[in-house]
Amino acid sequence: MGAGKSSVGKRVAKALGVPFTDTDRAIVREHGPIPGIFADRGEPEFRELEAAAVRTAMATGGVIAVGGGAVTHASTREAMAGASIVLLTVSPEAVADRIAGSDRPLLANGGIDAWQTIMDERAATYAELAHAVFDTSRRPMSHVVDDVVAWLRAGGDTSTENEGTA
Ligand SMILES: Nc1ncnc2c1ncn2[C@@H]1O[C@H](COP(=O)(O)OP(=O)(O)O)[C@@H](O)[C@H]1O
Ligand SMILES: O=C(O)C1=C[C@@H](OP(=O)(O)O)[C@@H](O)[C@H](O)C1
Ligand SMILES: [Mg+2]
Repeated sequence: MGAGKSSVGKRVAKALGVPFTDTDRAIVREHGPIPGIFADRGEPEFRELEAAAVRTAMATGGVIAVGGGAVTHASTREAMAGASIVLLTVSPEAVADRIAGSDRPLLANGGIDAWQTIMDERAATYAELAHAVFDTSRRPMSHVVDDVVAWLRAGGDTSTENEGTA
């Protein structure tokens, strides 16, 4: 949440001339705003919708920005098999402004403290799945985009773990 997946992903896809899917946007288009889905149907149902959105996006190909919680769901992790997975990181100091006023339901009552707790819970899963890691805390978005594009153009190697440099 707030690392830059949606904004960086869109620009990476444009630079490469390939399709782009933001799975959150796809879910909103079909099912309405995310806070409403969490409130009316609960997080487990959101994760099912997200898994389906990731499957559809994988069939389309190109660049896919998932929500930060997507990889907490086993069937979503399975759907991502074969993809070159880029992890974008951000420090709490840098993310505070980015998430201020956010409507992300998991941050509704806890702000930056909730963000930190969630990141700590997910850190091991993120590290395990990532094929490359880029930190976005103190770099202009265009530089992050250039780094990701360069890594993908070099093959986006899924066989070597965490090859990217932050
Ligand atoms: N490298 C960056 N430097 C500064 N702001 C950024 C950077 N990357 C993203 N942002 C900003 O952070 C906010 C959250 O980005 P977003 O793409 O929605 O992240 P995510 O999809 O990972 O939650 C947006 O307002 C975006 O413009
Ligand atoms: O981390 C999460 O559980 C979530 C992250 C959000 O996406 P971003 O990571 O793009 O903010 C969105 O999918 C939803 O609010 C849940
Ligand atoms: Mg996003």
